[in-house]
Amino acid sequence: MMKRNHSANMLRLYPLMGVMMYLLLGMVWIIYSDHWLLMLTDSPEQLNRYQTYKGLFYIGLTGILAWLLLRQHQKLTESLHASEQAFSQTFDHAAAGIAHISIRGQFLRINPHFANMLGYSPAEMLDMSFQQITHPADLEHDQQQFDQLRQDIIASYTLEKRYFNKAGNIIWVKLAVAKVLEASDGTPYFIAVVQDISAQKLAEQQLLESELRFRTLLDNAPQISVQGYDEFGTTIYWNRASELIYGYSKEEALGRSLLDLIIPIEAHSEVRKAITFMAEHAEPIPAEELTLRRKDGSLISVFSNHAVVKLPDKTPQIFCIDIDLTERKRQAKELAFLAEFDPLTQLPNRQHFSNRLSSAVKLAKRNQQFLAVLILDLDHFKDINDSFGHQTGDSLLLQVSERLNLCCRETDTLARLGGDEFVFLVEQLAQPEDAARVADKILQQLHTPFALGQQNDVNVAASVGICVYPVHADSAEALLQGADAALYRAKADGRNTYSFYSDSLTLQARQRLLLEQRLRNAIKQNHLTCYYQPQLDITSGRIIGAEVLLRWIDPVDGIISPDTFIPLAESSGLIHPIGLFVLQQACRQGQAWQIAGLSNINLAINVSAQQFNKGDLQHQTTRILQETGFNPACLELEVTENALMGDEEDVIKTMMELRAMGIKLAIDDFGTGYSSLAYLKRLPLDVLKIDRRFIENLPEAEDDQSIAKAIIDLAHNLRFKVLAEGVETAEQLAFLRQQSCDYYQGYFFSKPVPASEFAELLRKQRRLQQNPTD
Ligand SMILES: Nc1nc2c(ncn2[C@@H]2O[C@H](COP(=O)(O)O[C@H]3[C@@H](O)[C@H](n4cnc5c(=O)[nH]c(N)nc54)O[C@@H]3COP(=O)(O)O)[C@@H](O)[C@H]2O)c(=O)[nH]1
Repeated sequence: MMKRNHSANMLRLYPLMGVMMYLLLGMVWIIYSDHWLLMLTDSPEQLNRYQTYKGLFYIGLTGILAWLLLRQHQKLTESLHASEQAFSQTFDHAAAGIAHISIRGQFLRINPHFANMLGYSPAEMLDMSFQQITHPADLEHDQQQFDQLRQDIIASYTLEKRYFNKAGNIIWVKLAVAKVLEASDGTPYFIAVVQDISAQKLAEQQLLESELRFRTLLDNAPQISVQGYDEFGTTIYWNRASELIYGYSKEEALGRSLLDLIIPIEAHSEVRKAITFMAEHAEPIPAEELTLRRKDGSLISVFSNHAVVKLPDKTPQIFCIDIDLTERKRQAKELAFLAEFDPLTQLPNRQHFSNRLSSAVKLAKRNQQFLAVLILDLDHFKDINDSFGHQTGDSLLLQVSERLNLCCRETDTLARLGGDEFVFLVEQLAQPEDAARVADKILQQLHTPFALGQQNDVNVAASVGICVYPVHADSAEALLQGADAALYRAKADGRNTYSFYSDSLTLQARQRLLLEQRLRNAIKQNHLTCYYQPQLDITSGRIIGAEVLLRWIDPVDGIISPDTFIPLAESSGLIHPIGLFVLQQACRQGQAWQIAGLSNINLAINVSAQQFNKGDLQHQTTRILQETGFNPACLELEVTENALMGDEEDVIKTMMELRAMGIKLAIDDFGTGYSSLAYLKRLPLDVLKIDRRFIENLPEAEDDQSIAKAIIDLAHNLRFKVLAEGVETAEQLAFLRQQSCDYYQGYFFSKPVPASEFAELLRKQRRLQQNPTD
């Protein structure tokens, strides 16, 4: 600025200096030129002539000088005029507003653009100052800048500010102000270049508002989680819903990798690939359902949409818009549950049960098994509802469902048909009557009184209707109808009972259950005992042992045959305590005989298929042998062919373990089962017992002869001993002896007898051995 002022002052001095120079040269010329002429000549004419030349030269020289100066002046005037015109043109037609402003802020000169911008005419504006039309909020800053410029503290300034136009509306402008000095007198004034940026400001404002609107929307959408990531997966945006859904606050999330935040480890590599793809191609991957991880480690299902925002000259930003599916899934699950389950008891409903029953019927058909449908209806439930109210009624139904659940095996299905009606599906029944056992169990369960609110002892009874596939019906629908019909029969029979679809089965089932109850009592009251049927060596005729056969001695009915109660014991599970009892009593008796000095006899005990396949026969036998001290080498376990039909490897393993203990193994009722020779060959057997059905018609029946011979040969080839059972005649015995059968048992020698009688037979044999003449 100082430099510029200095140059302007210098310029102003140039004319004065020129005149001074001219005066100096003129004076030198006037004073010395005559001297110089006198030095050239002494002649007055010549001097006169030279003075004339000198005068002409002076006129010529100053004329040229004046011409040069005038020409220069003319050029300058023209140039000034041209530049003034150019300036005016620029000033008047500039696309920006231009104003000259006095040091007080008064407009000195206004171009039309500026005046137009504010809705005034240039003339109107000349009476105004910038302070008058500046928005009060922007005036202080503008004035400050202006003052600093005026005091030469700054050379120029720019700012954005608001003017009021003539109509009173706000005009946003960008202002550039510089100070200049009047060329003529150096008076300072200011040039302001003004650009109308209202449109830009409006756009900015709109953008800001739009951004704010979207940000507010995104920040406050409660269930739409929006997260932004850069091309490396670093979090750059995290809205409020993301905080709620994933558990990380915005501060915790920003700057961290999305992998560390919400991606389960197993999905890391896939997500990394997806981010790279979106960043490189600037396009989103398809929306999908994802399982993500919350801060507490729990998993959350979301429907995830992706958007890639690509701004010019910027790397793409990836946005994930996740919708929490938890509630939706819960609702869907609830709906699915309600479609198939009863909301009160949580049991399957009629629809679910019908589907399940249809599949079960198909399976039973394929496997040729029995299955039963039992419909249960609470007796007088309506009275409970009416007396205590529906809430109490619901509470009872809930308690009933809990108790009914206790009656279910894993393979059974319990459902609520509606109201006070429940239904059971019992599969894989050994026999139709067994369904009565389930019904009985149900009725027993309901016998204990219920606690309902204030009422502690509410007695509830039920009726059960039973329909069995394929005995009564062969489709799901018919089974349900049959069970319903049977239910009415049970109600008609006086309630608190069960009834089958057919009377005969009801009778049979009730008798079986009665017998089962009696058997339980017999076990408790020690009405079971072991009988012993001697087994003899065919060649020597000596008793080598006995088959232990169970007897139920009922105080009223006398001896009840095992054929009657063993199948019942097997289907009711009572065979396990019974089998254990036989093993214990026989070993204890065998040991007692041994101690009494009766020979080292072999005791053959029947083991049912259930006992054999349960898996703890080895442990039970070991324990009993230890407890009684009975010699394992004197113990023989008899299993039927059917008992060996389980998993081949398991069967062989059990047999091997028993064998390793020194116990002998016999296969009972041989020839009635389905065991293959290849399988038989692998079994660690000692004795093969020919079923008495192949003995009873010997020696007459040729086919039985052939069978007996074949079995004996086969057993010997496999290095087993052979025992024939059911030998009743001397002819049978003779035939078997002829065929080299090793042992026999049967009524020919003795029926099964109590322990005391068998001991007497042993004593008799001992006496005979000692005194053969007796
Ligand atoms: N799991 C268990 N099963 C046992 C047990 N005790 C017996 N049983 C099985 O019950 C079925 C019937 O037995 P039971 O009425 O004792 O009949 C046996 C013998 O009395 C009978 N027998 C013997 N000799 C003759 C004869 O000459 N004639 C004739 N008509 N019957 C005779 O045979 C039965 C023995 O059979 P088996 O066991 O196949 O050797 C029977 O299946 C027993 O197995 C037990 O404790 N557990």
